[in-house]
Amino acid sequence: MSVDAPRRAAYDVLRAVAESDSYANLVLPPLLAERRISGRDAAFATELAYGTLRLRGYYDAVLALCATRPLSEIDPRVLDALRLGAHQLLGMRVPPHAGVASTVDLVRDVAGPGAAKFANAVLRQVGRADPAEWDRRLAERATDRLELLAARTSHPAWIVRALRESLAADGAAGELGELLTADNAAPRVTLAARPGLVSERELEREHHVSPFPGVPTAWHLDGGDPGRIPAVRQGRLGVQDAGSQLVTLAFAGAPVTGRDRVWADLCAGPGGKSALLGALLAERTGWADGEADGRFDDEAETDARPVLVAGEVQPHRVGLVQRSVKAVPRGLIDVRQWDGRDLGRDEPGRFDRVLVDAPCTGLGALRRRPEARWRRTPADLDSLTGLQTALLTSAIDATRPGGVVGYVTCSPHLAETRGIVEPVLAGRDDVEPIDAVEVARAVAPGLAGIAETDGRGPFLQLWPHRHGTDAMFLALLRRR
Ligand SMILES: C[S@@+](CC[C@H](N)C(=O)[O-])C[C@H]1O[C@@H](n2cnc3c(N)ncnc32)[C@H](O)[C@@H]1O
Repeated sequence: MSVDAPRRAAYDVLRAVAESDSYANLVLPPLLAERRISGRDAAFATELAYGTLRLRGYYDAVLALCATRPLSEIDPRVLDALRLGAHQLLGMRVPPHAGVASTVDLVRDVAGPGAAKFANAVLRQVGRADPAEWDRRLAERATDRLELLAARTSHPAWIVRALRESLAADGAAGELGELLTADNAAPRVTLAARPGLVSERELEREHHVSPFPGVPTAWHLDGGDPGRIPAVRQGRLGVQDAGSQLVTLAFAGAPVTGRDRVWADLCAGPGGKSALLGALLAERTGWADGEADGRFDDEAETDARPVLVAGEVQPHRVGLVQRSVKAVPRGLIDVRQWDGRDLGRDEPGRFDRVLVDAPCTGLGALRRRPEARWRRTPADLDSLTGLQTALLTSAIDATRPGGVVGYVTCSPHLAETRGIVEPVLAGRDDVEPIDAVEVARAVAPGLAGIAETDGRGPFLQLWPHRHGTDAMFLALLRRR
């Protein structure tokens, strides 16, 4: 084989993403292991695959200026190889001759000598200018400022428009460029120290782990595979974005009146928030392993014992929830398969707290999933928003007066955030907003950028460029 193993691996990942709708972060690690690619070669293949996927929009704009035919008429196998070549030339420190020659070899391998000649001509053009010069040439030809920003920062234009609107609604219209740039920086892995299950002292003894400033349960992993940490394997520590942790802590910290031990997580899979909530509930109620055995059997009161009912619609994801919560003291979490839209009808007014971590476009986590921005389309919103409204309505119905509902998305798109919550609030008189910004600031007073959220409530919108988290949204509602 004339192509080196790391480049071939990156190419195969791009093809798997294009042809079988695979997720790069699920395809690459097993492929590296199977081909015994490790160390610097594995790091090179990873940067090449993820960087190319993330910056595809920018490279396509540059390639369109260099190719003699429209990109839509280029063999997709050749186009993916050209994107890899462009990333080596413009996004990595690969010497130009190596970037061009290795890509031409790859194209010859997968599409024959004619295509290799074409690739050689295109990539030589790409290599003749540096990124600053390409920026200038893109600007020269642009007819629309937003389209230019989209090309430069490698985002689909509809996503740039949606992010601009959401920033404006959050009083931060001027921060669009910073947000788009933050989406292109691969984040460090963040861990959640599940309260009562892992101590600060144990974490301080771990190499490569340091506190994430401001969010009390969050820690950074400074390198390496989280799976090598025993506490992660045991479920006492979980891989979870700091923003996901913060919205969970804020949901659990919002004041309820009266009883506070019967909780539900309506959309639980794969179980990151359920594990954190379960650990919090155990800590708060003093629940320990085995307490279910007998202690509450004689209680006359229904729901005398604490419980977190964690439900998920997809059977295989129900299994993931069970795995995720395995370290939480036994008997506390009741994992179920359900359609969360039915809970309000089946168990009306039962719960003190109900969390809806709604299925959404995921536009707030683009930095974590290199290919996600190219997968989503505006049409996805049509099927999601009806479901989101139904889930929120069910959660409110399942909550008792004085209890709290948390509505969360890992998307800042207004159609999925305020666009869901505001009409539901306007349409019912048995629910009112709680200031989620205030609750979050009490839970995470040291978080970067949290002080500047002053007066922006009642909804909380986190941002990667400002808070160093995914762009999570949180609304807190009190049932009257
Ligand atoms: C954003 S994810 C939840 C993430 C989870 N809370 C965590 O922290 O790990 C949304 C989940 O909702 C599930 N879902 C979709 N429709 C649902 C429904 N009607 N009822 C319950 N769960 C649903 C999806 O399968 C998906 O697992």
